[in-house]
Amino acid sequence: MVSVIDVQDLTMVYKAPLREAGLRAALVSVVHRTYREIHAVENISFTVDSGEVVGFIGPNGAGKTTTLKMLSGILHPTRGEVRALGAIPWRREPAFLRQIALIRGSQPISGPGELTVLDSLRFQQLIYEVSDTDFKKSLAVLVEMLDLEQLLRRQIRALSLGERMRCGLALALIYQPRLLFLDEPTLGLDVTAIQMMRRFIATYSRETHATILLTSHYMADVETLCKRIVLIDKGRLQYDGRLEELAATLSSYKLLKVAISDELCPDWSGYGEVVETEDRKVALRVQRDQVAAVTTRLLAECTVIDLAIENPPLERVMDQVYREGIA
Ligand SMILES: Nc1ncnc2c1ncn2[C@@H]1O[C@H](COP(=O)(O)OP(=O)(O)OP(=O)(O)O)[C@@H](O)[C@H]1O
Repeated sequence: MVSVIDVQDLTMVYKAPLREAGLRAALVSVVHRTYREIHAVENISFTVDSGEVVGFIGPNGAGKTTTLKMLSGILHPTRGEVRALGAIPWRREPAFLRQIALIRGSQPISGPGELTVLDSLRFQQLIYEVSDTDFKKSLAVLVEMLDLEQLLRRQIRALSLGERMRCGLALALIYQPRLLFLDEPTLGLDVTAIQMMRRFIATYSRETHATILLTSHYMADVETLCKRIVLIDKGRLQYDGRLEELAATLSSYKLLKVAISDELCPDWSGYGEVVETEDRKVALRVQRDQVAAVTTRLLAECTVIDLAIENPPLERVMDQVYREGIA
């Protein structure tokens, strides 16, 4: 399969101006500037195939947005090579720009806030040279999927964050890009809007086969939408593969959820660390290598009517990865 994104040894070093606080320091910095190098992205390499939805994750400051900016042509890297849809992104060739979209949850819409949503969509139609027929077709689908009917005639500056996000998506997708960079698309949204956004991304990817690189701090976004993750930390690639494999490898314990019919409950702490108990049910934290032995004992010693073995919640596993790294 042909890669839609091919990244080789990508590196970005920012030069950030440094200065002490205060007026005197501000004046000195006019004539004598000092800089600090920030190695935001260091030698990362990966490829993404057509139609894949990849979760690009990592803790705050890991280098995710910087990478997305390089892949979408906003930033020129310090070193390294990128081919996206066969093009070098930072050359910003119109044919490339017409096929990609970078959508940021923190700034869903740019451009004049006085325009109505429909005016802005028309503006996009002109810039991206979308035919009237394609525009009408895309608009109908987006209005339906993003529930935009009531928003089309509203001014952009008067929209709430959730409404801006839905309209931002419509503006970016009206020209049907084949490659999407979604940078925290559910940031700041309420639970209903988050569900809508997840459903929308899943449907959009299924129906258009667009390739999607998605960053999010909500593990549920990544778990729902992405089979594969690329994990970076301190600018370096830490893991590239299936999310559940990473979670299974890294979590040192499993959760055993047991229900028994016995009137009298045993001393659960003899089987594992008790997470919660309720009536004749218990959730136990058990070391992975002990799971088989503990399960055998439970079945032999209690009248078990239900037993489930689960991985610990993903948020908890990723919190450990972000704090301690991958050993
Ligand atoms: N324009 C800039 N100038 C200097 N340093 C920058 C600039 N933009 C980002 N950085 C630094 O580069 C590093 C990576 O930042 P980046 O925004 O790519 O991280 P991120 O993974 O997207 O983080 P977050 O999850 O917090 O959004 C950080 O240390 C950040 O402070």
